[in-house]
Amino acid sequence: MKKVVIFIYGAIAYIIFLIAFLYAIGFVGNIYVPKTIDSGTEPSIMNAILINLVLLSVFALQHSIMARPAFKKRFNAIFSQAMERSTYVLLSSLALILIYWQWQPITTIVWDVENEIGGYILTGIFFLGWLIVLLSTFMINHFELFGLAQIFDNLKNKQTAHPKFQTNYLYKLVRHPIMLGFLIAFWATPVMTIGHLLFSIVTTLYIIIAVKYLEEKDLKKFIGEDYETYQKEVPMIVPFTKIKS
Ligand SMILES: C[S@@+](CC[C@H](N)C(=O)[O-])C[C@H]1O[C@@H](n2cnc3c(N)ncnc32)[C@H](O)[C@@H]1O
Repeated sequence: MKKVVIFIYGAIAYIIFLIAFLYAIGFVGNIYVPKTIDSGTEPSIMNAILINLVLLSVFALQHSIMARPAFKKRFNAIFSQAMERSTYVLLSSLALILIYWQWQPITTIVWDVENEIGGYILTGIFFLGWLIVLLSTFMINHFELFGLAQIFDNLKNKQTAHPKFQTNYLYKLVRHPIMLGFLIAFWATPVMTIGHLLFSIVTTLYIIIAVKYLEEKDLKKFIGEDYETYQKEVPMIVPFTKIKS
């Protein structure tokens, strides 16, 4: 019975993640969804910056703290290990929904590509970014990354294996294609407002810090020498650059 409850919990967490992920495309791209990065009533610029920084910090803290091995160990000592990834996915999605809900627009325009073809190209690059994110999750292990493998294996009394260390496909081009996809999607826009720019700058800084000082530190500890060789051979986020770390 407990395993079925955990399964339902994980399935609900995944559905909420899917909704939050799809909403993110509309939110950042100012398309399809009711509340976007540039819509809503505009408060004073200082209030908007302050509230938006708090919202992004909530996401960054949740995301970074819950991804650390020490946190996972504590979680698993109290709850079923099968719930750990789903809980991470659920709380990340809720933090995203909080951003969509409370984000304060600052609509002063930084750039506006009026050329129609230029606009289409940037929109195309924007969607390409999201596609890179989605495809890269499958290159690691989409179902493990979002907790589905764990809740399925738990039903079958099986321990979920760690995803294989991936160095092929997009992971041959850069060490962090998922983050590369996000960066492309956040920056490629025909119309950049101050609010969107704030979002892009803060998320870019967060991604670089989190990847370099948190995720790679854990990966080096977990994978060892093979990861260090990988760092020497493959650029971190920008393809074809010589800067490896
Ligand atoms: C949200 S994913 C982001 C992965 C990577 N930073 C990226 O941008 O593609 C985070 C998980 O991916 C795992 N991971 C990172 N690089 C990996 C690789 N080359 N092969 C397998 N798993 C990896 C990390 O251990 C972590 O559990």
